[in-house]
Amino acid sequence: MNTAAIEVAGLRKRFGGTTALDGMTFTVRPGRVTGFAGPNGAGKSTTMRVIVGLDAPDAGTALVGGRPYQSLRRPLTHVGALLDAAALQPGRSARNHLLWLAHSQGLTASRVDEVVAQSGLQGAIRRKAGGYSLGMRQRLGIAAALLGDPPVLMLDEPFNGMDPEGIVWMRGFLRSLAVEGRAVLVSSHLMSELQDTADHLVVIGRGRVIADASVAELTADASGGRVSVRTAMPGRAVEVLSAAGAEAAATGPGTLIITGSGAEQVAMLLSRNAVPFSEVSAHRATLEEAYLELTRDAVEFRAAAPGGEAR
Ligand SMILES: Nc1ncnc2c1ncn2[C@@H]1O[C@H](COP(=O)(O)OP(=O)(O)OP(=O)(O)O)[C@@H](O)[C@H]1O
Repeated sequence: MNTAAIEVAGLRKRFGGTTALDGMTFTVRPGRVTGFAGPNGAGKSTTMRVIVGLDAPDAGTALVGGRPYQSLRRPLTHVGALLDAAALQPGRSARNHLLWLAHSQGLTASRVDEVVAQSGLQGAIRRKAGGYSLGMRQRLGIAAALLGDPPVLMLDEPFNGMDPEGIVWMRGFLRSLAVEGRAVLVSSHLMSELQDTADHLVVIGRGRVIADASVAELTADASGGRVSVRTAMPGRAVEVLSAAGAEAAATGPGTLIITGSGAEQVAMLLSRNAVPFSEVSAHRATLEEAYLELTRDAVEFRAAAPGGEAR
């Protein structure tokens, strides 16, 4: 169960003068959702395209279930990929699109009905795919990726264009695929989408891996021993804590983040000085904070801050 479902090693790829992949190396394991994150242009789509043989790397290897994609017979039964939800024949009904794909791989029409039900498209399946919203196209892409009941799924920005209800559905759906034992690689540049979905995160920047760790490890590292405080007297709390040598910074109305002192010490100082508080707890960084810290130096395009220079 612990073998690598996708294994990418030393991938390099240039497009003219642009280095898209610069030694990309990571593995994706079964039974978990692996988030694949990085700033615009980091190389997420190119890596995924190389894995399924749509782009040829200049160097390095990409294996699915231990074999190069090109050597797989009936590849849809090995790996399902959603790479570009817009790539559809607009005049064809969604059902015919899936039937055509199924027949090309020796799969039955009843399998089409199963994946249509799984992806929640029953009501719209006879409509022309050209009239689908982006969210519906994502569902259709998921249905297509699932056709061959593959042990490996690779989805490029599947949350893109989905409404809040669709995002909640997608999160639960990706989790259920991992619980079934499948390896799920899902790219996104919105950490909020991955926060409650991914078990593991591969963060990339400028064509290479910056971090490859569990979501729990990444957020614990970014938490950095800080303490969150909620108080009706933030000014007084800052005074008391600063006098004791801790650093206190306001993060919102009535909320502070403290560095340089543990939670127990902070609670004791506030109590002793009669500063009321409703919460003192170890700060738990969001995945977004962890991600921003990791990718600070790897952002290719960053808007200039108002009145300042791009960092
Ligand atoms: N066919 C191509 N021709 C030229 N340059 C390309 C091509 N495909 C990708 N690139 C370049 O390679 C780099 C990596 O692009 P890629 O699409 O893989 O990044 P990404 O992480 O998926 O970005 P995004 O989050 O914006 O989708 C970028 O600089 C991009 O402009």
